[in-house]
Amino acid sequence: MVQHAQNAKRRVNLVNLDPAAEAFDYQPAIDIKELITLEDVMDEMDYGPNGGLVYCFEFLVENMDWFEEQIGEYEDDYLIIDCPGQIELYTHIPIMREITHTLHRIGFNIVGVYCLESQFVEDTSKYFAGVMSATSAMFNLEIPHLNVMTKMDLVSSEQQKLMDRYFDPDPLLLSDEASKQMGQRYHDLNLALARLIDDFSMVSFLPLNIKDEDSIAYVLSHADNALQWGEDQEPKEPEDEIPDIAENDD
Ligand SMILES: Nc1nc2c(ncn2[C@@H]2O[C@H](COP(=O)(O)OP(=O)(O)OP(=O)(O)O)[C@@H](O)[C@H]2O)c(=O)[nH]1
Repeated sequence: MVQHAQNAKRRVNLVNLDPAAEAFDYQPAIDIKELITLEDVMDEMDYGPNGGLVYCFEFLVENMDWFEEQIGEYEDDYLIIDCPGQIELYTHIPIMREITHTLHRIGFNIVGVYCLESQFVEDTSKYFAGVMSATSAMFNLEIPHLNVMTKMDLVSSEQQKLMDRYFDPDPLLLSDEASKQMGQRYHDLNLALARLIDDFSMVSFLPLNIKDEDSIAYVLSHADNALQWGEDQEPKEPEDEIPDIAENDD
């Protein structure tokens, strides 16, 4: 993607926001690991990987001046910000909202790109699960949003035909299929999910095959459109303090 954008004469930089990332194909311009690493947090605080990751992001939010200073150098560029895969960060706690709000405040337009691995989507029920978590992240972040089905180079041409129905989904067909896989008792639930997918037509996926230039260009052009759309939107203040469960007896 970086190569493709550079060929189109765009200045693109990578930002790593994953404190557990180990190896990079490209050197990131900004790396959260210079501020904090998951390994250090797990060692020093005796946290597990999920608690440790939340701690790293709380630490980042407390040190937003570090992030702002780093990112300020790239204010005229495109940034691809790689974030950790743990869904909790986007759905359960308002930390990512805080970060997107900061980016808006200092003048960046943002598009959230939710990546679902094609290998994960073996059947319609898993596709539904992916759609639900993508929708949850989309509602929580309230920024322009794209869903991308990644690793399409690993999908056989036979599977590809089956997957085409996820790129332009027909809700009735999908709910019938899911009910066949899961049993009729889930029919009404599957139908409700399929209608939700249909009502929010933005919950569809763009296929990405990194070995195919056209596919890369297609995803980047959608991202560009979403960024321009985002220009007209007023940024929303982040809401909700992180709830203090210990103090809530209910
Ligand atoms: N064939 C193929 N392999 C890929 C592609 N993208 C990533 N990989 C490989 O998949 C493995 C896991 O990488 P990712 O899926 O990017 O996962 P990650 O970003 O390390 O992990 P999370 O941050 O938890 O999502 C690595 O070995 C990558 O080289 C792709 O488009 N096609």
